[in-house]
Amino acid sequence: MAKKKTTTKKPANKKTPRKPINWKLSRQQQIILGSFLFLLGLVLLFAFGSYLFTWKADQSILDDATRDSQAENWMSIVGAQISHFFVYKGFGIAAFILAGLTTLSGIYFFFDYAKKALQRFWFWGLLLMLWLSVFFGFFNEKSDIIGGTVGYEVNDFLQDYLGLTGAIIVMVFLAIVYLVLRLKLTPEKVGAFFNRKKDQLSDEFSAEGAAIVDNSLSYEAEAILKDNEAAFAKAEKENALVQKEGKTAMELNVENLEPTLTQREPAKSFTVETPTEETVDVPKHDEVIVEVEETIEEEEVTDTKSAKLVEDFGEFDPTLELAKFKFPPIDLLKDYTKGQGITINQEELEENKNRIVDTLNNYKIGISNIKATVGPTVTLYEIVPEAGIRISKIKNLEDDIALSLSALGIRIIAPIPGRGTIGIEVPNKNPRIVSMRSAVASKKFQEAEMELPLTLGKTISNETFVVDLAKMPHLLMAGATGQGKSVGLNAILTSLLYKKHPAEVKFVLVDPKKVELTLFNKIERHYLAKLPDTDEAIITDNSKVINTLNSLCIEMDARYDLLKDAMCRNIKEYNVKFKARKLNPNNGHKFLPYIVLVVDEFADLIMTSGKEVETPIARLAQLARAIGIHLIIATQRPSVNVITGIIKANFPARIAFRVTSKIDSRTILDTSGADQLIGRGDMLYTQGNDVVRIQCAFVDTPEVERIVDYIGNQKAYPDAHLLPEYVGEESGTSLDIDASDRDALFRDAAEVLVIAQQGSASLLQRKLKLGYNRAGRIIDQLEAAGVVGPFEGSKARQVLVPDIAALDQLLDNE
Ligand SMILES: Nc1ncnc2c1ncn2[C@@H]1O[C@H](COP(=O)(O)OP(=O)(O)OP(=O)(O)O)[C@@H](O)[C@H]1O
Repeated sequence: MAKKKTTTKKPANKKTPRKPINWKLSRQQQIILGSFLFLLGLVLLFAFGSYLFTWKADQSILDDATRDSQAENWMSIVGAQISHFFVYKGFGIAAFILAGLTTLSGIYFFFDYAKKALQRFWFWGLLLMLWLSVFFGFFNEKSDIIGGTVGYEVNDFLQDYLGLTGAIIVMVFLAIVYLVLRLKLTPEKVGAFFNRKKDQLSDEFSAEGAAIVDNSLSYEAEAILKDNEAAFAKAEKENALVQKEGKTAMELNVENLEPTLTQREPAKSFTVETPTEETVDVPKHDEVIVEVEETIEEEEVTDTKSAKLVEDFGEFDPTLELAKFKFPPIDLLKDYTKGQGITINQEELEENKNRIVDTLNNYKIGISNIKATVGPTVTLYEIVPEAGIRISKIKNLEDDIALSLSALGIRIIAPIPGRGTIGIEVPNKNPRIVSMRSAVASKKFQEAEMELPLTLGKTISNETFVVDLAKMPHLLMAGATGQGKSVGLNAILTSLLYKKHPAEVKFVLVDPKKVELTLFNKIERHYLAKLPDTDEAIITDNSKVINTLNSLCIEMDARYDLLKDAMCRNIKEYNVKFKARKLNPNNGHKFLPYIVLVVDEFADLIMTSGKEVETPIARLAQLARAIGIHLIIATQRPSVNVITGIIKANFPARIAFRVTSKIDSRTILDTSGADQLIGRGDMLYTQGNDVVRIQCAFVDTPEVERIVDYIGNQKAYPDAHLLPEYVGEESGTSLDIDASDRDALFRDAAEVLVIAQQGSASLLQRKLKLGYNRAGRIIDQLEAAGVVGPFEGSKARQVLVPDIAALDQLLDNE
């Protein structure tokens, strides 16, 4: 059935441009080849067989045989020569295996048996032939027809290097390998075989005993038989006598009848007993030979097409187009710590500890134990309070403790989840920079088996913090200006550049500030995605963001269709299937790279475009995780009208740099704490439950520049990854307005805008004292007339006419 499937798929296969050559033989070809091989095998058998007796006689014709030469071999001159080659010069009598294998191949092809078994026969057969040849060669002084030249020479070679014993050991070892691998012999099986034999022997013993009893019975039976035979003979005689006298049986008198009946009685009882004699003849177990038919392994056809493609071309490699792509070396990053680890300032530790203990004592809070963990920017003091102290009491003293420690950025974690202690984080006097170099070089990051690994920095216990963006699945970043957001974004992008090939991930970068991400323009044709017909991949214009977001929504829907068609639940499964060539590119399937959308200054975007941006962002955030589109959104202002409920609900992973108020901290993290950070990359990370304090890895602009230069100078794709086209709603709507339908104030309005050189509806509202709707309508009419340019989002429209004279000319020429 499975075979049928493959044949029905064939027409679709025809379309593929690189169709692999079909080596499969037709049935006729198989029969012809089968017959040929079978007969060739027979020829070899006859030739080899007769060669054993005629080889000496045929010696003379081996070198210079002519047509007139007389050969003794059954297959004449050719037979003698072939046999000489395979038997004498080759493998000795083991060459018969070759003839056998050829015959067998003929049978396999003729009857179209599965060729896998045949392959095995050949493989093991040839090995056996070699082994036997060497084995026979072992007993020969010089090469002859028993071991052949190969056997003799190999033996000679083995003995020269290993000596006689060594050669024997090698041969024995090879024999064991053969027995174990080919015949699947194991000591257990051999043991079981002997046990069976033992059982059979004991069975036979008891069976013999039974036979003696049977025999005695049969003697009895024989005695009865003899009696009966005599009785029969007598009765027959009498019958014959009766017939001779011309009487029928009916006419027999009672006198004659009676003895006949009494005579027949024993004969009847005899026939009843005969079966006992038959049971004696039933063959015993070991006399019955069970003929075990060799099972032919069926060829597996389930994975035919894809397996064959993989066999022929290997797995699909998405990186093949840029196969020579080199990942940036780690030296491009600067080591800010110069290899030094964290230095512990004992004095500072002692001082802080004393202050904490004193402060708490002032409020009558006793401490039973205190432990310090020194991190790059903060030190965590873990306190075990004395029994009976309420945690809330300590929490309420946060500000007082901060005051007495006279330090900014004290954060109290009461209790530390999972530890049963209270944590007080105190900033170090000399914070250390965590360089991106150390984070990237860490084993944890280098060996991370993640889809989109990000290294964000180091935790308070100095461990490199690595997370998978694909699992987040979207990230929200907030922080007041100058607290390290841009550095954080660069660290994220750098992480991906160090781990992912351009074929595997694409970035869509939105940078309203126009300066933060421009560096990445250099890797446009490697890593960036853009809309068709746009010049720059990095989006700095808010109106284009809407198109890009909607285009990503289209991409998302298209990817869902592909996943549905491929019966995969997520992009990972899909790509695995595609790599295994189980998905046909002719049906639109392709390797799907991850797409990471990075939006800097999200607040700015929401302010200018509001719902138009929020809706596609929310859609993507809700649905895009399975199809490999991940969002990273950064904002300075984490107010509730920017991070709305719907956005928050879909961004479980959040990073908070220092914010200015507790409210902002709550908006972003749902808890306070971000307001107490010390800035400069000090951040809190949460993925729904725990909040982790991390010192963000620092990567400076020159470092990023070096990395993008390194990548940008390598061979690239012809263009950036193209997103699906999205046609905006505004385009072309007003262009079909009829000139006769123009507003009465059309010309006045045109003059106002041309004089002001600003295509804004609100200007018209003010100057001409119009309502919003009428001003909007007039603007549409002006656009249709070519006075102003198209809608540009938050910006005023461009005025296309430079002065009043040009305007007059334009309108008069209509
Ligand atoms: N991880 C860090 N380690 C050390 N210093 C840092 C770190 N992150 C940021 N800084 C310092 O803070 C400065 C400001 O950082 P960054 O430009 O990232 O702030 P920002 O939040 O993006 O500001 P804005 O919102 O105004 O762009 C940097 O120039 C750097 O000196």
